[in-house]
Amino acid sequence: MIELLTPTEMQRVDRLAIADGSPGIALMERAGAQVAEAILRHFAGARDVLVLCGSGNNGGDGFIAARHLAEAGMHVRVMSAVAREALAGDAALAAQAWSAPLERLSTDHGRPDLIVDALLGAGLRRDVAGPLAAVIDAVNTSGSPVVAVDLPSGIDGATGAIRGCAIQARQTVTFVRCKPGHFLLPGRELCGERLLFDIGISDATVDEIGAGTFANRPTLWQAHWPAIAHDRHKYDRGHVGVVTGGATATGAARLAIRGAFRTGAGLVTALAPAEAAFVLAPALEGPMLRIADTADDLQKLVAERKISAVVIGPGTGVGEGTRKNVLGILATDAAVVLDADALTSFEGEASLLLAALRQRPRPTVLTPHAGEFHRLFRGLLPDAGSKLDLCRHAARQANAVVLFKGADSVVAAPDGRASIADNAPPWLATAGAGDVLTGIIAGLLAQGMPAFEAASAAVWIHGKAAADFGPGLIAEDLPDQLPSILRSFVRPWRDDDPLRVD
Ligand SMILES: NC(=O)C1=CN([C@@H]2O[C@H](COP(=O)(O)OP(=O)(O)OC[C@H]3O[C@@H](n4cnc5c(N)ncnc54)[C@H](O)[C@@H]3O)[C@@H](O)[C@H]2O)[C@@H](O)CC1
Ligand SMILES: [K+]
Repeated sequence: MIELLTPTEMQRVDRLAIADGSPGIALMERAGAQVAEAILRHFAGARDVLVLCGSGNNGGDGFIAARHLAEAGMHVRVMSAVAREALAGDAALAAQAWSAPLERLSTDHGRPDLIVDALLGAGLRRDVAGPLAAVIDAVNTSGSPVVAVDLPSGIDGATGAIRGCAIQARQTVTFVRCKPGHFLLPGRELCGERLLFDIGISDATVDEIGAGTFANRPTLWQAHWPAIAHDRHKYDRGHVGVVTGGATATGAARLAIRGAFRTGAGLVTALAPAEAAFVLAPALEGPMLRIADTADDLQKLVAERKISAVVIGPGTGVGEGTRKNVLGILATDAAVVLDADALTSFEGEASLLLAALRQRPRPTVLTPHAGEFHRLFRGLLPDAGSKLDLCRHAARQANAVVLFKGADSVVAAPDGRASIADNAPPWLATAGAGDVLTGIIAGLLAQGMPAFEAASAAVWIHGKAAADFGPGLIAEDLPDQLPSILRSFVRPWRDDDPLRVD
């Protein structure tokens, strides 16, 4: 259940399910019943419940939930945005089964134990304004916990954006598949806890849509996890090269080196300017050190040392030198991760970088945070668009996998696939964390994992490492969290494994 469906895709799924013989009202009955069940489980102590119903099918779910909650003994009031006669289709059928009076939607809510928000769901088409906005404000200031049906009203299911104003929910109950708006910020924050329920629509029906957006979960990429065969030596486990900064700027590269080494790359080499050698040498134990002062030096080392993945950018400085080194490395056969200064060095000259990327057949991952993303792609992408849309555009333009970092990191591939992560804790936003991330990506690329899967896996692992460590985390802690996480992805030993000793 890792596909994320936009409201438009979800509508197509609903239509397919209805055409396959599941009447819309039956789907709505199940959806409403699931909302009620979630409330009875999580808010069992609630006595007074106010259900706010909009004019569409989201409101229809609300009428059905109201009926179930009343049958379970709760005291339920229902406010409707429109009179019964103005309801149509499945929502009208759902309202018929609610025999108690309908109150007119207002801001006069009192202080119920629980408010059910069934005002707007996947059918949100414009910014919320006027009386409906006043109702949403009143809900948010009421102090009552809110359970949102499908989406918090006012959140755009495709983008996670607040359209005018939006409900802050304690819990959001959604159906079939989550939407990008449940994962992208600020939508994710306004959902509160997210609960996903089946309403009888099969996976085969969802498959027919051919969704291209996925929740970043191990099930998205674990089939591509690098296998560790027991007869392999370190040279088979990939060789990562990390380009370092000068004598006073090697810390970022050292974090990337440790990330790559802990991720399982067999060899890691610091590719450093001569001036940094005496600083770096004592700081490296397993990783090796090679001197590279120019783009030519880098290219030669990549070829001679059979380096399979290169990280460039962390601490390398912004300017002509880094630009030349990046273009030199992009001309090699190594997989490449471009981060930080490697991206900023092309500000205003993105066409140079894009030209090199477009003719490059090897895997490349760009890892900008928001500032780097906008600086690099300024003028090259549509002015408006969600983080997901912009990242997809950028990946197509750059012919590279783009990882748009943040608390809702998006990874997009040139073929249109995208993943959205939701597992990064707030304390992951700490200096150097991004450098470790580049190392993890390179470590996976070096071991042969495809770029989209490697970048998505690295984002998830990075978030999990931070969550496992907890508050107080500094970037230096991240690599040491990796072994316990990676253990779960190593393929199990087989009984006929010749190296098995037990
Ligand atoms: N068969 C189905 O299609 C199913 C739909 N389900 C529910 O149906 C919902 C989608 O239903 P709809 O497509 O009817 O859409 P909604 O009920 O989300 O909203 C549509 C209504 O809201 C109005 N509207 C849109 N934007 C507005 C704004 N900014 N301010 C004021 N009014 C606005 C529209 O004019 C329309 O009347 C889902 O979110 C889900 O809750 C579920 O019952 C499961 C089955
Ligand atoms: K809603």
